[in-house]
Amino acid sequence: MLKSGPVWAVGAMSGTSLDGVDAALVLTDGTRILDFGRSDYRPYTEAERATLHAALGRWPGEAGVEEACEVVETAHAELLSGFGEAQLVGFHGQTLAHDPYGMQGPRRTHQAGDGSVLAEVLSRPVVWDFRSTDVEMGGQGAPLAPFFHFACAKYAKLDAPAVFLNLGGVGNVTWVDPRQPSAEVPGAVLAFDTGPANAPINDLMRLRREAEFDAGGELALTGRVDEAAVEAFLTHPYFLKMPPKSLDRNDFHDVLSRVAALEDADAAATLTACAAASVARAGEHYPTAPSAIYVCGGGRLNTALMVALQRRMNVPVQPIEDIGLDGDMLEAQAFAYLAVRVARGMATSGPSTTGVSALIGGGKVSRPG
Ligand SMILES: Nc1ncnc2c1ncn2[C@@H]1O[C@H](COP(=O)(O)OP(=O)(O)OP(=O)(O)O)[C@@H](O)[C@H]1O
Ligand SMILES: CC(=O)N[C@H]1[C@@H]2OC[C@@H](O2)[C@@H](O)[C@@H]1O[C@H](C)C(=O)O
Repeated sequence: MLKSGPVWAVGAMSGTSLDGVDAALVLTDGTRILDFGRSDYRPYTEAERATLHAALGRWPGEAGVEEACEVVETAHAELLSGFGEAQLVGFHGQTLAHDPYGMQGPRRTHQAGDGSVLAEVLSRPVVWDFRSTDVEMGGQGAPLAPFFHFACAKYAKLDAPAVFLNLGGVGNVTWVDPRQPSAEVPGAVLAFDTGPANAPINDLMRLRREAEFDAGGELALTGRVDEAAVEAFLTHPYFLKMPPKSLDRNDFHDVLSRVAALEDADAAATLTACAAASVARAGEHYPTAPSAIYVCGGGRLNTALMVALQRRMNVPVQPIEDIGLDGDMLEAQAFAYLAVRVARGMATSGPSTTGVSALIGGGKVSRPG
């Protein structure tokens, strides 16, 4: 059993960009964040990344998925073995396929990697498979960071509604009202995925420039936005859906084709504008205007994207470091925080985060034998 009161937990996240695994320590009792600890990163090798890429969109039992799980388990075991001070591990795994609408068959989601294997290797309890129960109960299974974002808003002593924006492969927002007593009360949080963020920009850079991403947004900054292409992108039915709503990386696979005829810099500028426009559209759903938008995830390092966001929004758009948080580690920290909630039987999602009909706690706990 986990001792009562605050405990140090380590969370690990392998994001949609498939670049590597982040891990970070959080001291929490499952409600409040008392402190943040150190963090670390373990990149995937080229070969590992190729194995993960090959398994994207596939389900357990299908070709390549077992190999992908092994890659995820090995990388996490290596990284997390350096966090001996953690009493509990929150292991998100790598989302290979996510189909909460049941477009390809049964409604389901799958994060590669078996937490019971890690519990043995690390000799400590591991919380994992955070999303399946939520999907089984009718929710989107994502986003799950919102309850953590609420705790972050309290930790940062925010006193007015604000938005946490994560710009990873996919974008997601959490609108929070830190004046509420708890994340679980109606009106405290509203969260959903905004649309593709870095994923199409990365795909373009790989295709045309043999680069992983548009560093600093330098290419996009020299290009001209094709506004007609952005308007066409915004006609995607996802933008008409009311939240809660979540995305699979492949849901917008046609975005790249919209810039096929444009030269490289204009294509990058246009995809960057698409990402910013989808975040701006998210504003339609906020219960009240936020005082600021705090940005985490790799996209905050893309100047073209940050400028495009600020141009489309009339509230300050700031990197989350401005309120003392770590924009590279927020997702890993979220799963440390959620692990403690799962271990203590607390809710990890609810109607305003994943759309599940009542507050529920997902996640499995595996203990070393
Ligand atoms: N210096 C930079 N300049 C521009 N873009 C960057 C920079 N550094 C990172 N990025 C972008 O951020 C991405 C990684 O972001 P992040 O690590 O937040 O994503 P993720 O966690 O894998 O995705 P998700 O949050 O969707 O799961 C990179 O793939 C790249 O597109
Ligand atoms: C299904 C899945 O893995 N979704 C991820 C992904 O990455 C960003 C966005 O898409 C968000 O929905 C989620 O991750 C964050 C950490 C979340 O659950 O809050």
